[in-house]
Amino acid sequence: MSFRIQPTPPARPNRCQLFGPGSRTALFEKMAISAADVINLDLEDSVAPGDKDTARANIIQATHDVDWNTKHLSVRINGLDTPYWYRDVVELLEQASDRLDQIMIPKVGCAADVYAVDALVTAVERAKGRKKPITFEVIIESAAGIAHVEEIAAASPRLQAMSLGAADFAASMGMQTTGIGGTQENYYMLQGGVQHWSDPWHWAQAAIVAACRTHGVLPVDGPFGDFSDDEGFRAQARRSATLGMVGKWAIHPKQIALSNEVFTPSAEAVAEAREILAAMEAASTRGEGATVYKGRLVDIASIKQAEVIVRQSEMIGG
Ligand SMILES: CC(C)(COP(=O)(O)OP(=O)(O)OC[C@H]1O[C@@H](n2cnc3c(N)ncnc32)[C@H](O)[C@@H]1OP(=O)(O)O)[C@@H](O)C(=O)NCCC(=O)NCCSC(=O)C[C@H](O)C(=O)O
Ligand SMILES: [Mg+2]
Repeated sequence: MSFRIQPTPPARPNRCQLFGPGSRTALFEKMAISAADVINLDLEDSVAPGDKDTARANIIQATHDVDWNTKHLSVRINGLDTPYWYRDVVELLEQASDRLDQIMIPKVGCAADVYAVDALVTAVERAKGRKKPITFEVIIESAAGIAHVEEIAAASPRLQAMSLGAADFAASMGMQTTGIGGTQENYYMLQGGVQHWSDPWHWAQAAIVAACRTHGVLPVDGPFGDFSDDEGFRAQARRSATLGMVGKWAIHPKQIALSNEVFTPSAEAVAEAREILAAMEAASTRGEGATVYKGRLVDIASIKQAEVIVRQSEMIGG
């Protein structure tokens, strides 16, 4: 461990981020009463070029009219390689209500991309006298994004979360797949004629988790495209949770409960974590730094592991 203390990420639930196109206003109320922790109203890839202006106006109106209750409300702006993004930022910051919490920046490739949006947001906030600073989340979904993931995680104090966008990531990397997340048929090892599937997203997820944990940012798994495949979603989400991610996107309401289920520590896991903490407390009073719990070693590192689970549970009211 470095002498620098690892920063803690924002203490808010981020188990499920529900997406909906800014052009489909009929979905907004449904999104607001859903069980997702974060709402992502989209101006980017789910909105056709001809609908960008209308979608932006719809979203601004919805920040005033819709009761978003306790949701963390985020709007995905268009990428910095488009002619739309600056108007997304300026119009949102000038006209949206204070209910807007966050801006999601897609296809971030380097820290300067975040810096550019930060500069524009800061200028409009000052000009308009906005009281509540807007926070950021970014999507890592390109070769450049993953190559510069650590500098991106450190790019702005506004940054709260970072997601892997599997679809654009696969395209940018030249991966031979049209699948969005999950098992990829051709990514297997062969042993004795038997195929063993591996996880092509794993290395990028691990890089994102490490960058996020270094800089106090929430690491999030992005979309799983096949919303008819509940077990596939669960398996992908469980791998992400095991790696240290705190939540996952839902691109259909079906996926909300699945995501909440996986990223909410189970009662058994929380009970076991509390037992480990109690066992270590008892060990410490005996002057021991290590002890045996259910036949296995637990030591001072186990306290930190157990605390992760207890903290997650307490944050969501468990
Ligand atoms: C995927 C969809 C287009 C499907 O919409 P639809 O055909 O209307 O679905 P259903 O008929 O099955 O809907 C059943 C009911 O659920 C409501 N519904 C549908 N979608 C949503 C939603 N997102 N939020 C809330 N409620 C929703 C329907 O209205 C039905 O309600 P009812 O009639 O009352 O029963 C659609 O789900 C959709 O547009 N999803 C979001 C797409 C999106 O935002 N995509 C962008 C994120 S993914 C991405 O960008 C890739 C990433 O960047 C990367 O690179 O990896
Ligand atoms: Mg994308």
